[in-house]
Amino acid sequence: MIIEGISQSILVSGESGAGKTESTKLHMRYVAYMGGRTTVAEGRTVEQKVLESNPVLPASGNAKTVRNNNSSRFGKFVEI
Ligand SMILES: Nc1ncnc2c1ncn2[C@@H]1O[C@H](COP(=O)(O)OP(=O)(O)OP(=O)(O)O)[C@@H](O)[C@H]1O
Repeated sequence: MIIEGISQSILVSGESGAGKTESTKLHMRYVAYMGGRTTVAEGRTVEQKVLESNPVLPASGNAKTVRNNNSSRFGKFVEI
């Protein structure tokens, strides 16, 4: 990304309970860390703001299933 200067995509796939959500959070943390360390007025970095958005959808869109106690019952598209 840095060398080419163009946007790239990461596709995270797998069966329920494989770890897509946890893996995506690690991806987001890395990308936000590498590109978003500008301190904002209230003292929170862009990195912190991006990561703080993670619980919003699961709060209403997750459910317990036989494969995963905290299964995302929705698809997710994230653009950073
Ligand atoms: N990298 C990890 N480190 C520790 N635990 C993990 C990791 N990845 C997955 N897990 C464990 O597996 C569980 C299921 O992971 P996750 O919710 O990310 O799966 P998923 O692929 O998003 O499932 P679904 O499609 O049902 O939403 C987590 O609650 C956690 O307990």
